[in-house]
Amino acid sequence: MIAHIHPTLLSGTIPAIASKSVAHRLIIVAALANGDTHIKCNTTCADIDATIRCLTALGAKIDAVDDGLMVKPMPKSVAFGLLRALHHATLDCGESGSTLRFMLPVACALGAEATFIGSGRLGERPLSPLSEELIAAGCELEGLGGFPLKTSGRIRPGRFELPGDVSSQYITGLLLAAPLLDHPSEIVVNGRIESRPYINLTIQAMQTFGVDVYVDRRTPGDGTEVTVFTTEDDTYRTPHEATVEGDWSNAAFWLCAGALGRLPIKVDGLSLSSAQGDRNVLAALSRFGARIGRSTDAAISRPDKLCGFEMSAKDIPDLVPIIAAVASVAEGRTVITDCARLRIKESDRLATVAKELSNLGAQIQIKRDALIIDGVPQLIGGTVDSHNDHRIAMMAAIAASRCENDVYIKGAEAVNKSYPLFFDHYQELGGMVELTQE
Ligand SMILES: O=C(O)C1=C[C@@H](OP(=O)(O)O)[C@@H](O)[C@H](O)C1
Ligand SMILES: C=C(OP(=O)(O)O)C(=O)O
Repeated sequence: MIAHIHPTLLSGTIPAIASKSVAHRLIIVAALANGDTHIKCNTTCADIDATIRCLTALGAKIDAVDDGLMVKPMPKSVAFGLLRALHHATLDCGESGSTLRFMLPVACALGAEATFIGSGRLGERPLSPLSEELIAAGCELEGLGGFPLKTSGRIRPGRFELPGDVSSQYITGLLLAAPLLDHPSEIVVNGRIESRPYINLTIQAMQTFGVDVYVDRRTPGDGTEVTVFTTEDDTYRTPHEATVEGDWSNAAFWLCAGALGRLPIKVDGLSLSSAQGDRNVLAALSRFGARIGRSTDAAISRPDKLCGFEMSAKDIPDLVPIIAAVASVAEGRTVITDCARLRIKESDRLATVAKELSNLGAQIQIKRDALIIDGVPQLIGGTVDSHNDHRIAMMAAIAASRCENDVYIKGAEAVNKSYPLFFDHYQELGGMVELTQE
């Protein structure tokens, strides 16, 4: 699909969609719990659907209800590791890295005999050293490095060791799986944990279902850091109802558009005290010079003179594309450091952010793991490719609001991965977009 955008400044109010990260976690623990859970979730997307599909393949029953989902957990026989004897499940993760990296340890902890499949770039995205840890703990993984990926056997409880700088999704996956094992387990993470707020979201979801995680961070004094997460062998106990809060990662696109416009943009339905790291989009916009407003459940951004600054992407990788778009028209230089993990997202996002913003007229270069952006007063416009990456398509659509000429986004359907309503909301905020088949 091509999105043809005629540049206009966006303004108005939009409701936040449901947080994809929170939804994955709550739906997974609900499917592993001791009773039914009503999950209030105002929207869905391809990635959340992938997690639902995988859990359904393992025997959970998940039905759409008016305001979200009703999750009936997997039968006890599955949760006690008898799935193997029952049937062989196929788990289609679509393009969702979270789904694969959360469900693989869960399937291994259940002792499921399962085949994982997926699409897009997912098969190329790393699973190592999570996969080695699962094998060392007693699972067989066949077909690593692509799909189909088959798992059999059941992991033993004990000590799992991971580095902190590849993907926090590995740590989340093992945390979600650990209570399913017969004895307490320890997840030892070496080095500073990047994307750390996502682990807090995991711990929060587990706590909502009655399981505590103990965290011990040790800094021996030689500059190293080790964090030990300890979980009991425990039962996820349903709270009967749980709510998926608003998504800061996607709200960030509108809040940045507000800073780039003439009139404010307000996003309703966001928790200002959320554990989502991407809530820091507000801090980033303040540092650019935009004016930020906060109320109990909404955030507002207003335009002002924007100036570049230096920031680290260690804990907020998903904000980089849209922050880079703002930086493209902020006065002076913006440097975004610690972007290495962007290379292993839906596209090589370090390359695609630089390439596609350059196509629109931005001055942007990659230096090692950093993006260096020298702001220009206005972008030019032209044709960009989403590289099948939702955040690149949405970045280009927001950057288009500050282009002189029309913008054509190829592969615009990529937004369905996290935000199928994106172009509807774009129009609601005054954007002029025409969608046509390629
Ligand atoms: O746990 C999660 O929900 C996520 C963790 C992050 O990945 P990494 O930890 O691999 O950076 C983030 O980029 C991804 O979109 C969602
Ligand atoms: C990287 C992302 O998701 P995932 O890793 O779950 O595919 C994302 O949503 O930007």
